[in-house]
Amino acid sequence: MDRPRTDIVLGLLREPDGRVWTEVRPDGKHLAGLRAFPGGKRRAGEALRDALARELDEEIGIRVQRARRVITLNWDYPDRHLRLIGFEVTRWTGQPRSAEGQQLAAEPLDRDARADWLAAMPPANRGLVNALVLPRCLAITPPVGADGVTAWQAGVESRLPSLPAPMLVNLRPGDAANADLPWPALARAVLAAGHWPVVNPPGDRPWPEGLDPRVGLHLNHARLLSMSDHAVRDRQARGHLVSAAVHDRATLERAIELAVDLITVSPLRETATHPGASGMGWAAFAGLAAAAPMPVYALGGVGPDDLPRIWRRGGFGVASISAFW
Ligand SMILES: Nc1nc2c([nH]c(=O)n2[C@H]2C[C@H](O)[C@@H](COP(=O)(O)OP(=O)(O)OP(=O)(O)O)O2)c(=O)[nH]1
Repeated sequence: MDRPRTDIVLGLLREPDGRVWTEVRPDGKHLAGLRAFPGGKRRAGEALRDALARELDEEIGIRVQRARRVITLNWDYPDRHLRLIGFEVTRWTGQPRSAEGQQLAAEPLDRDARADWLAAMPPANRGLVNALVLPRCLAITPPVGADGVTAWQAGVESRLPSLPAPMLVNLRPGDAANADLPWPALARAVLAAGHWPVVNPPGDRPWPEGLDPRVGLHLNHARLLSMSDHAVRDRQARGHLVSAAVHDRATLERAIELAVDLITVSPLRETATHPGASGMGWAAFAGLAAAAPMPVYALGGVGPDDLPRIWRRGGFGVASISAFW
């Protein structure tokens, strides 16, 4: 993990209508024929933003005016070790054109187009594509209480319309929920409110079958350890987003092996729902985030006000029960 890496700066150019620009990698280049974001190698001594401006000028003839760093990920190819640094570019001058003969196109990228984008791009780009479509906030439901599943479902459904959309909503009944959960109805309610549902059955119970591909699937600790690579790939191939709960290096390594789409990293601080579990703190969080090739959501005693701090530590978003419920 500490090997020398070549920095690659990438421009994720988003038009006001949501379309994003990509190019086809030219013949003779690494990853020829695959769709990729414009960009290239940072030169020695060059600042990242200067490298981005130079590459986008040379490659597609635009001058960057507004860019925000959205994700940084390490990726190892057999013959090269890269650090891919993705900047979302939302304002530029000049019309993107192919300065080097490569095919260029701007196409819609949203939750529904995500699976087609992933299929057309190198596996390294999964984290970049996800960083362009995922919301920054992830609301986890409180667990099923003593009044049972029906009351829990009613409580969840009544809160959904007032959550600022769009948000990821992790439907987590908790390990005490023994009854069968009404997953399709819950997921439909989340979708209808404009959010992105992620189902999280109790314990090591399997994911429900036959869900709408717009519904994400969560690997809690038990499933992260027991689920096969094949089962995860199969669900991702059907379009489902897969998230995972990471607590340390070992669970991060497993999440990387499974190529999940996002992770929560917890506990950052001690919380009311997990009393006694001491928090890992910001330094440990930053260490895990730096090694993660996917968007990282901080969880445990943090809320939306902590987002700037999370970004400074290499995280992408915030997950919480109490901040949203
Ligand atoms: N431009 C670009 N490169 C990507 C993406 N995803 C990804 O893994 N890469 C890899 C491919 C290359 O190994 C590296 C980009 O380097 P580059 O385009 O400057 O260099 P290259 O190897 O194509 O060309 P050269 O300078 O060696 O002739 O990053 C992506 O979306 N866009």
